[in-house]
Amino acid sequence: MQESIEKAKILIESLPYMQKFRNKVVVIKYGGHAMVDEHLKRQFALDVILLKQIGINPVIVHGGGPQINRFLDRLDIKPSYVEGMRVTDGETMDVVEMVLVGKVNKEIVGLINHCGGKAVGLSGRDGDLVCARKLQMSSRAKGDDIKDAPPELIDLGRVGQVTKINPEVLESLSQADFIPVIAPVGVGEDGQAFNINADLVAGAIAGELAAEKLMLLTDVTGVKDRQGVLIASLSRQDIEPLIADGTLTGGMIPKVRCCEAALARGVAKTYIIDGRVEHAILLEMFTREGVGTEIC
Ligand SMILES: Nc1ncnc2c1ncn2[C@@H]1O[C@H](COP(=O)(O)OP(=O)(O)O)[C@@H](O)[C@H]1O
Ligand SMILES: CC(=O)N[C@@H](CCC(=O)OP(=O)(O)O)C(=O)O
Repeated sequence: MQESIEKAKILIESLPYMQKFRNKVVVIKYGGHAMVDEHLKRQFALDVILLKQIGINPVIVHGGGPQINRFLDRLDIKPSYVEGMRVTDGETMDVVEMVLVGKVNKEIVGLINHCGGKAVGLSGRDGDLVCARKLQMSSRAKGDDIKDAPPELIDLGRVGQVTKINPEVLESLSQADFIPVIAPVGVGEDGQAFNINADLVAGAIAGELAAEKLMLLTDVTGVKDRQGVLIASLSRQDIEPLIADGTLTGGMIPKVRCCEAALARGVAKTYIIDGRVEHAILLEMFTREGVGTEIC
């Protein structure tokens, strides 16, 4: 009996959050590194279904970097990255789209539906949801700041940056009570595919939908300082100095930058959280303590 009473108390603790977030959009980025095992993937699917069931609108954007790398390895292609972005030639682009859209997306959709939800898979090419152009990255962004020399452009191939989000397809799905699951492949003006970092797609969609929350699920406890200690809260002004001094590297750079951009576009709260923790989404949404790093 006592155990049941404790469960009821936990439900009551989450009541104010349920009321606050009802009818709000929450964009959840499910990183490839957080898709650890079948048990955790199922917990993720159940969390998302529960949000939908209580009237919150989850929009899922997934990654799949490690899954792409496993496939490239089979083809003997070595991946290379600049600031967390995969250098993507034509052959790599084919693999990226095949793995993200054909495999990872369908697995997540299948899992949510199997667990009792109603999910629909999309890529950014569907309904021109994510329009993109070639990403222009200057060598200065990489730290090659040699005196007064003009920065050179680094060619990352088919890597895109988001130019526009067309949310109509998401609105239709939401009206029909579907949970959208989006692969981070964008469409260029020429109709060709662009490979876009999933964090950046999630941030852009969260901004366009003026989401209540943007949550990035990854494989670390959150943003850590140089001593490896978790930073519970990070302000926008802290981000560039932490990149410049090397505290934030690799895949963490697009994450913090997309949180920064989403906040600038009116997203209320952004979080980087540990997707390896069971029910990380529910802990973040419905408990006082929360988990991971809040970027505000
Ligand atoms: N300061 C930092 N705090 C935490 N993680 C960091 C930091 N700097 C770099 N990282 C790296 O960022 C990684 C997360 O980015 P990424 O590998 O792209 O994950 P995902 O696949 O979830 O998008 C972590 O595994 C960690 O190695
Ligand atoms: C341009 C670029 O880097 N695109 C990413 C897209 C997938 C992704 O972002 O996956 P994670 O979230 O699991 O890292 C890539 O090719 O790996």
